[in-house]
Amino acid sequence: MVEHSAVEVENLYVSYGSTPVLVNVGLTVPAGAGVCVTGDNGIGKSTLLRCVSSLQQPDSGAIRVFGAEPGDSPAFWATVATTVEPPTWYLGLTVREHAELVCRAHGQDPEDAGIDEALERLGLGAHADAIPPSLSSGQKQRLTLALVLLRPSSLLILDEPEQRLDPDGRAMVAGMLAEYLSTGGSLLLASHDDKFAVASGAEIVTMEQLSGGEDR
Ligand SMILES: Nc1ncnc2c1ncn2[C@@H]1O[C@H](COP(=O)(O)OP(=O)(O)OP(=O)(O)O)[C@@H](O)[C@H]1O
Repeated sequence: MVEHSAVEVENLYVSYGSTPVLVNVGLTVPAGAGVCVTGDNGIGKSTLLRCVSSLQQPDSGAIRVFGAEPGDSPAFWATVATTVEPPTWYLGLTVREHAELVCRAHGQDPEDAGIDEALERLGLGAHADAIPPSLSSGQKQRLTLALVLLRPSSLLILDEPEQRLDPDGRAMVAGMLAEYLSTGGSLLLASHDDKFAVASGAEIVTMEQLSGGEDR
């Protein structure tokens, strides 16, 4: 049986209007490994993650996620969990009800999935009955991460997961990502925090290293 990489990107090009952003970009995330893409603001990290998540069409190039083209199919979304697109909060549903909803939608019993432990661990235990719009920005980020970590997945694609988290929150989330890797998950991150990336167990690569120049 062929072992596919979690992510394989080759010769990827993306322009916005006449401005090239991704030029001949290549990237491999081996199955069961973590890769963190770093680089200056505006260099194209989110654009790359959006393409791998199937949320944006590149101008050209090849992308494979576990050997298949990313696409808006139930099979793809059963495999991939991402925070590249910010979540929508359901009006009137509490933090806990959001977690229950996500678990049930993925065929999990919320108790078996450990929602209480996850909310507690992410510092949301005391806010389980709050509605998400009433949370602070850091607490919303914690809930966003709780929801992608609670559901089953084989690949996490996270755009700056450390954003808005305090130091303890960063250390705790990095630990949860390292656990995700240790249980066989694969991880693709964009981050500005090298320490966080290393603590998550991800290998750091710069956008410059991924860009192969102009030979289209
Ligand atoms: N929808 C869009 N339309 C036009 N230009 C865009 C669009 N999205 C991104 N860009 C531009 O593409 C470039 C790359 O943006 P992108 O968000 O991918 O960078 P980034 O590396 O993730 O940045 P940051 O570190 O600030 O999050 C930027 O110059 C940005 O202004």
